[in-house]
Amino acid sequence: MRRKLAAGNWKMHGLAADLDQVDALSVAHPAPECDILICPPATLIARMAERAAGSAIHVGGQDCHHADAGAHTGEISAPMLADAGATHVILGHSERRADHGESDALVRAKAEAAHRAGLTAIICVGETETERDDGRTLDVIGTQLSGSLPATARAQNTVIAYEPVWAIGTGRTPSAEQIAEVHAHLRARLVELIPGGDDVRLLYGGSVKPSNAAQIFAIPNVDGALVGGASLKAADFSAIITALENA
Ligand SMILES: O=C(CO)COP(=O)(O)O
Repeated sequence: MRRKLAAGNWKMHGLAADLDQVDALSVAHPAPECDILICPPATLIARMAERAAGSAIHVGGQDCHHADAGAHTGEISAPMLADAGATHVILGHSERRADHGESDALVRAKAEAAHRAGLTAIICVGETETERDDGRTLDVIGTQLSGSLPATARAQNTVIAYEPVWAIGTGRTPSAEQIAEVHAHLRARLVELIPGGDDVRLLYGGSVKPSNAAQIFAIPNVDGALVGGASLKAADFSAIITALENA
């Protein structure tokens, strides 16, 4: 049985005052039926981990460097995230693939670094609108998955998030059939690629909101969500968590 996961990606949002969201969520979900994760900007990780101590809320990073330490100004390593209290790290988000030219090989090296540090890697894949229009979605996603997944990947340390680039922050979502098709493809590839691939959790991400969460969570092979905008307000994220608990 795969335990469900509601993950919030705050992206480049959040100041100290926003840590109150953690209190609201821990009060609303003292013993949740799913895992809850928030990935705030790096500046808030340590303080959020302190605030979340004793609650069911896990804290994660949004990226890490592939080296454990070194002369890399401005970068943050996986051991640093773990040291700050993070348990997870998002890797290969399409915003990093696009804005920082991250390749599958780099994402794989980062995932290896995350695993060395004892972190769970949430590896993101997703097609652009042009790739979908060209009928290349499954090819693109299959290539990203096999290229980004390290040999160290197991169900205990790896989560895959399917985030269609065209659905991120747009209010548009794929149809249930489209999500089901991609998640079934990811599941089949994971079973081929790693031992215990059937137990790896598959998240959907892209314009998940309280109003569409229950429909999305009813789709086969959807084990949770990676939520952007709607994770910034505790009330919205809480409604999504409740939908996941009830799925
Ligand atoms: O990119 C996302 C999460 O990583 C999705 O963002 P939105 O939920 O804002 O569309």
